[in-house]
Amino acid sequence: MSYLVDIDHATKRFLTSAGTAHTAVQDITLQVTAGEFVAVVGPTGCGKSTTLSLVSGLEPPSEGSVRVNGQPVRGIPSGVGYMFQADAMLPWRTVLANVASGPLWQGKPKEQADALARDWVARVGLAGFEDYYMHQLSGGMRKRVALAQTLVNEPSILLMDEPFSALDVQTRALMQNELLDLWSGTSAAVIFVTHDLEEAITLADRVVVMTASPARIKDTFEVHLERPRNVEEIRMTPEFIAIYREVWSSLSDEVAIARKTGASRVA
Ligand SMILES: Nc1ncnc2c1ncn2[C@@H]1O[C@H](COP(=O)(O)OP(=O)(O)OP(=O)(O)O)[C@@H](O)[C@H]1O
Repeated sequence: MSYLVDIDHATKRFLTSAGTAHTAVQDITLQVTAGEFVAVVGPTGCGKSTTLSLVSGLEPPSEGSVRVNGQPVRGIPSGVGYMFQADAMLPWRTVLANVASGPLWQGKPKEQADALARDWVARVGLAGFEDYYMHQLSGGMRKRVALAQTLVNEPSILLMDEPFSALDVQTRALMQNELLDLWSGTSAAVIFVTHDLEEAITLADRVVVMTASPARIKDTFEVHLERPRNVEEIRMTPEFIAIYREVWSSLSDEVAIARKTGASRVA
């Protein structure tokens, strides 16, 4: 089996301001294949984002290894796309120019980059808004631009760190449906970090539960809900509720530990 992402017994320690070592991620082994959607949940501050940073090359592991596309990660690997909670668009550029910036940076001629961007702007439902600036868009529309900006580069691995957490409930559901729809037309592997267990189960093929800090993998649950999924409808099915109960029974212990040790945000 060839893995697009292969995290093998990876540990990450950071140096604290007091000069001591803080273990953020401990002995994590996680493999993801093409076309697989993996959600990672865990209590706040446990080390979920750090795990993504190991894959994106932003942080090297202190121990163990991380491979992307079979190659050890050194620097930022090609074929990896990111989407974070905060948008990465430039406010002085139009929607089209923001989406075209990736292909341009990859060396595509301007005409081709613009054509690709126009296509993706339409695919995310923003045809007609190509010349708008970010301040002229709603939060949901900005997320659509962010999706187009990421997917226009045709990443084989998509790293998503709470990308929809700032959105209201309805817009979030819209964007989740949009993501599933766009992703289903690709063979990209997705690692999606979220605090929202409902979101994790709705989207993923596999939900990975992390322990309270330092993050270790506690449990992994397969989600055998049929695709295509409608995120609002699927949540009311008995199958969804059953798996939610199962995952929550694992996650809730870790949330309790994290709360005891001072974290106030809930998973
Ligand atoms: N560059 C860094 N230098 C020092 N410590 C760091 C660094 N990055 C993360 N940490 C620490 O590692 C731990 C895990 O942080 P991380 O952001 O991975 O958690 P998280 O689970 O993503 O948090 P949240 O759920 O709140 O988004 C935290 O204690 C954090 O302070």
